[in-house]
Amino acid sequence: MVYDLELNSVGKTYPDGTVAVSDFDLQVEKGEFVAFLGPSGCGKSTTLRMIAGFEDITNGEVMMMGQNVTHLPPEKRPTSMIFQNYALFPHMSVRDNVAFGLDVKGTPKAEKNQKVDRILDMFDLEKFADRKADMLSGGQRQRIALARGLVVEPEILLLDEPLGALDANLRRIIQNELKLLQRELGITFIFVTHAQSEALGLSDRVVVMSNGVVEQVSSPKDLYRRPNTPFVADFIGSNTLIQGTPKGASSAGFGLIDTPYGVLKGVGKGDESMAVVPAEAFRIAPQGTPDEICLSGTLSSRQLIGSVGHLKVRLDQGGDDVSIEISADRDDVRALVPGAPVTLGVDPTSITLIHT
Ligand SMILES: Nc1ncnc2c1ncn2[C@@H]1O[C@H](COP(=O)(O)OP(=O)(O)OP(=O)(O)O)[C@@H](O)[C@H]1O
Repeated sequence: MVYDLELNSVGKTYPDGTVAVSDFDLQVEKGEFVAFLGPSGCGKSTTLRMIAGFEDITNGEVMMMGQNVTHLPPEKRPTSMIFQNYALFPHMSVRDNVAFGLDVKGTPKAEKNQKVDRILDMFDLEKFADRKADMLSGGQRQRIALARGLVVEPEILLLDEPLGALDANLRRIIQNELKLLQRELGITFIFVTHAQSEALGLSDRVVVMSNGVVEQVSSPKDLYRRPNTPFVADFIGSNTLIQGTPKGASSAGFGLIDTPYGVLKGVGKGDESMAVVPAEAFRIAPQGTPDEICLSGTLSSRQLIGSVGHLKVRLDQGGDDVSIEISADRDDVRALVPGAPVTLGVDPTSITLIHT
């Protein structure tokens, strides 16, 4: 299979000795929307710049459509990059800003004008074509940056926190536009963000990074349902992490782990030492199916936001605080007050066992 983008053991050590990225492996298919997600300084932008060719790589190789592009300059790669601050030329017109990439490539004038007109039309920017870039709103500048990135018809569009400068409302609107645009054009998008909701809401797959290392590459759903590492379990969603000792597998195929709350069952082999329980997996006062895991504790806080109840329960034996998200439409949930004893049930299929 020929991938649009392939990173093989890519690493970057800056001249001052900072190891920004280590052994980054990734394969991206044509038309995929992939997000790099992780805390500040984890190496997302460095990786994106290495893909674009703005940063030399220290080891490994970058392949695009089966071709080794590791040593090609940015303008020779089938990529286009959009920066957080848009990097527009403020005193140049919208038209000239959009045409910039075509000028760099030496596109003949007639072809250039045709392509620019088409993309300005697509982004509804014709009426601003002669206006200077610094005389436009944030959202309009964002569209120009996108138009400028797409006018060169890249195979892969690289976006470095492209919505970071927008307010929450505009951000949501442009997120939707971006998703529709990507589907329509069928172009591969690599999108860097530190906003979890953005990564999970927009992309087909998410690469979670921490300290220059890839922690997990999964669909948004699997990142929630089946985190692979303690970092991901802590970073994504709202999980309770319970440490224990491995106890092998049950006859029903669950992994077993001995914790301060007794032996818990979960999805795993049984050689793992941590149980991850998502906040929405807990149930209150279960009727007690045979497979259900029961934990008892005391309600420490309760917040009802719309139809969702956010509860905190301190567990009796181990003393851990667990976060719970539960439908607030039930009378028994509404009746709970801090200090009340509660029994929590968890279906073992929603528990993931991981190595620590
Ligand atoms: N030119 C440089 N020289 C030395 N170290 C650098 C350089 N550029 C980045 N770094 C370091 O490399 C690491 C990764 O930085 P990078 O900008 O890739 O992270 P990031 O995940 O994109 O962060 P952010 O979300 O804050 O942009 C950080 O520790 C950073 O300080």
